[in-house]
Amino acid sequence: MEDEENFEEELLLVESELDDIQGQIKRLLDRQEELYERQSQLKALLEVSKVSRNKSNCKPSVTLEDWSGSFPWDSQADDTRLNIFGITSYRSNQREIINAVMSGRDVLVIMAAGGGKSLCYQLPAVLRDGIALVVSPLLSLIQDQVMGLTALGIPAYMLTSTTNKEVEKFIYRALDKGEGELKILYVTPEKISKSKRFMSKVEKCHHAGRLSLVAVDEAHCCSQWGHDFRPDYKNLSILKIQFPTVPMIALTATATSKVQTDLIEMLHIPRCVKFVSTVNRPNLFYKVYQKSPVGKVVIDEITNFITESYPNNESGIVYCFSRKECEQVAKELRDRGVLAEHYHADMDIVAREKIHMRWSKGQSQVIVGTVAFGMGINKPDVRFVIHHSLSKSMETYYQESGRAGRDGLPSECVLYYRPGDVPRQSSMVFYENCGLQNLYDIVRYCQSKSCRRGAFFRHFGEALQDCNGMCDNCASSIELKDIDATCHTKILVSLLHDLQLNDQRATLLQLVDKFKVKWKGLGRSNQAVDLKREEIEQLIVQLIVDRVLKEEFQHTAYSTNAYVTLGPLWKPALEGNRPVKLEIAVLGSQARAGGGDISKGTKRSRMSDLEAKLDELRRELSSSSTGAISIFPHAVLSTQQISLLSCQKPTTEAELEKVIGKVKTEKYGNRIIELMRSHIADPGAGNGSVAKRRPKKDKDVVCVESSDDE
Ligand SMILES: Nc1ncnc2c1ncn2[C@@H]1O[C@H](COP(=O)(O)OP(=O)(O)OP(=O)(O)O)[C@@H](O)[C@H]1O
Repeated sequence: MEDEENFEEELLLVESELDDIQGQIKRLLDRQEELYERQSQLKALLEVSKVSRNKSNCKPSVTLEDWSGSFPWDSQADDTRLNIFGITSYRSNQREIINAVMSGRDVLVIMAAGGGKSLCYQLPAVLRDGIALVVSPLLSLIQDQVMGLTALGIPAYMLTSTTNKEVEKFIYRALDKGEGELKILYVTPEKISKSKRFMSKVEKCHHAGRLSLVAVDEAHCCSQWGHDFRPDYKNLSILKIQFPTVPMIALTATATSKVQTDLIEMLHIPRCVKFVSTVNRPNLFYKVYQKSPVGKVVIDEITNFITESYPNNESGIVYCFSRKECEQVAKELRDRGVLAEHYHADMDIVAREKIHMRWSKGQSQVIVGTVAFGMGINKPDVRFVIHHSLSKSMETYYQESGRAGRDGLPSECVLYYRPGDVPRQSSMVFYENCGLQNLYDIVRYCQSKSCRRGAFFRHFGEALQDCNGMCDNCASSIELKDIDATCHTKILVSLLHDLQLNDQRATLLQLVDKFKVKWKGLGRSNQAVDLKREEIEQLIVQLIVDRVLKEEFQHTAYSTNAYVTLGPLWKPALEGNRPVKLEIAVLGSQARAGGGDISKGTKRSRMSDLEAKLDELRRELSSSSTGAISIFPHAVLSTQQISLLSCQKPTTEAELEKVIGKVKTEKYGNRIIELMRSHIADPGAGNGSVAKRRPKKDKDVVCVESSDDE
């Protein structure tokens, strides 16, 4: 009896402390969110302040090393750039990086895909006396680079498992005795960690003062916090220890500040000069489509997207979750007439090479690959990258989608998302370091209705930049509605609480079913808004990401199952003390389900006459408006905006502003109003179809259908 009282007393104490902790966790999470936001703002303010200080010629308070000034090798470097590499001018940061390496400093380069990282070590390698050692993770990457350099007349070689004995002898003689001509030597990290013979030859080369520099390409592979950790990269720490006086340049396209710190430490380059270029890829249009639960519908949508938007065999990649899925998707695309081939790690290397080669030469249009189709893809004119399934992190998505548009021309990155795909990914990544945290970041990106580009800036800790309407959320005029989901959340939490008491659990789909039964049971007494099945799924995933719920995993003989259970913040949610809002796109939810409506693929035959004219106008404006690069037509006017314009027919600036906003009205208002007025004066011109007119105040998307469709 006394024992029981003691237990009860302690239980009360524990529960009250748990309550307290939940409150603290919530406060900390809110604060973390605020700090991230402020971090971005401060970085932007700092940038603006630096620019204005430079403009007013004030002396900086801190003297930074100036790598853009004059250096003794300037004219030789310019000559090599132009006459050997055939490059007329440097891109942003290239000259500064080259100067830092030439000055003997260790350098860390973070430069977006296609930014021109290779020149940053290849040019100093040509200029400096001796042999440059380049570590690169993939054979295919190395082969490409060596072929390219040889074609330029630069003596470059690789020492890998595929190198023949003659060449190997030549390389060893060059390292050992300085015989023959060798300027750049590529190896894989395994060579450094596993071949004592090789390392002793490099040691000799160094002692003779003939090791000119060490470059570590794809340096993010050093960090286990990065998206592509390679254990052999860990052993590269030996390079700086053995060759402390040789400048090291580490290069990667992406590295969060955590990854940067990690790789600086691992490579032993604490005093390196850092060059961080923006992660922004202004030519990429990011969009997320709501993914149908029916597999065939998704394939139909992808097929339509490709055939309508890229009818001239423009190259693309479709990323899939598993090997099986990637074979199936490729087959179904072929069945629908798309020239697609699959690529994954289970295939033998010769077959993979052939497929890669056919795609590179334009003999096939699409590679349907797993993550294995990754580094080393340097085809510059990839016009679209489609993710058939969710990526496992923001970094992976940035890298994979970043294979589009390396030539700087407009390209599209589409991700098909449905909350039901989350458990599939989470059960694969939960055992990885920060695996779930990384996954939930990309889930946030998919569920968000704000700027997609902004999400990348925040993720990589960079100051916000203008998206210029180059993502679906910024380009479209989707109306958003905040639904109060506090009551729905309470029901979900109480269902899980009951299950927990009975030692039971539920998967995401089972939880949705249970919720629907419970909801129905509440009948008319329930005042809250009815949610569709996808919206309930969206809410559950949002609650997981917000830590009200959490995922738990159980291994079976064949797979790992993911269950939804109560998370650290379940109690305030159950008590209704934590208002929950679910953001729903009023127009977008319908539009996106159709897949591709925001894209160029909208069928003109489905358009009213006025819509067709507006479509012509947006294409014209997109190719002439912004000077440096042409922008996507839907960044000028989204499909929804065209529909609304054709319904409401605004003829004054004030009316127009209500449909397309102030910025676009300022930019394109005159032309649109001119078109509206002329159409009203002569509505019968063209094919004679007339859009159904709605009262101006009615912004309902139903009016997008033109009368000739009905
Ligand atoms: N200054 C320049 N002017 C014009 N073209 C350049 C310049 N620098 C590099 N390039 C070209 O840009 C393309 C991309 O360069 P590179 O392969 O070095 O990019 P990267 O930064 O290594 O990209 P990734 O991370 O995707 O491999 C190459 O075709 C290269 O020749």
